[in-house]
Amino acid sequence: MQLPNAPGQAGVPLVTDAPADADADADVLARTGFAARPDLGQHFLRSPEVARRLLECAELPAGAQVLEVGAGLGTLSCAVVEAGCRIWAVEKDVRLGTPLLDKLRHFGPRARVTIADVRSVDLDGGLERGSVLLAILPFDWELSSALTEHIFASAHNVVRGLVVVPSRTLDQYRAAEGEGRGLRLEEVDGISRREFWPQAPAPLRVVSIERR
Ligand SMILES: C[S@@+](CC[C@H](N)C(=O)[O-])C[C@H]1O[C@@H](n2cnc3c(N)ncnc32)[C@H](O)[C@@H]1O
Repeated sequence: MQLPNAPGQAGVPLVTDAPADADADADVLARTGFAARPDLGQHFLRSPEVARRLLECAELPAGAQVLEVGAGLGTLSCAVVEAGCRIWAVEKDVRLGTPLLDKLRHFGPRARVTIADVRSVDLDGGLERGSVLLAILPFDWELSSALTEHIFASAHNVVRGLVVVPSRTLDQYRAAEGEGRGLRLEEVDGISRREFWPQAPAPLRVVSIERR
C-alpha cells in the first residue's frame, strides 16, 4: 500500500475471534501515524475475511454493479471485484485517493474510483438500474443517516443496500418510521467494533435497506 502523506453468511455474527492480519492495510496505516478524521466517521476495516462475509450478507447477483460510499482503503471494494462484481468506490478524503487508486487500478474498468463528497456526485449518471449500495458508512450516526437518505433520494438506480452503521443510526430511523419515510431498514447481523482501526466508539449493526 502506498501511504498518503503521514502527519458470513447471513445470520452468522460478523465477529471473528482471530486477531486481524497484522499487515492489513488498516494496521499499516495506523503505524504511519495517519490521523483518522472523526468528523468523517473514519474507521478502517482490518480484515479482508470480514469484508467477504459482508459480501455474503449482501447476496449480490453475479456481475452486479455496486456503489460503495466511503471506500476508505478499499478492503471491501477489493472483495466486491474479486467476487465478480463491478465497484464504484466513492471516498471524500483526498488523503485516501492514492492508496485507494493503487489498490483498485489493476482491476481495470471493473473498478471506478471517485474522490469526492458523495453528495456532489451524479450517481444516476454512473449507475445502471438495479445497482446495490454496499457501504461501511461513517461511524457518526447523523452523518450516516444523512448519507443514506441522500443516496436513496438521489440515486434512483440503486434498488437496495447493505450497510454497516452505528446502532444509533438504526434506532433513530426506527423511532421516526411513523413519519412515512420511504425506506425499510432491517438488522441482519452484528459486527465487532474491534474489526476496525481506530476501534469503533459505539456498537455497530449490519443493516439491509429496501425501498418501500
Ligand atoms: C467507517 S469509514 C469506512 C472506510 C472503509 N470502508 C474501510 O473500511 O476502509 C467511513 C468512510 O466514509 C468516508 N466519508 C465520510 N463522509 C463521506 C462523504 N460525504 N462522501 C464520501 N465518503 C465519505 C470517510 O472518509 C471514511 O473513509
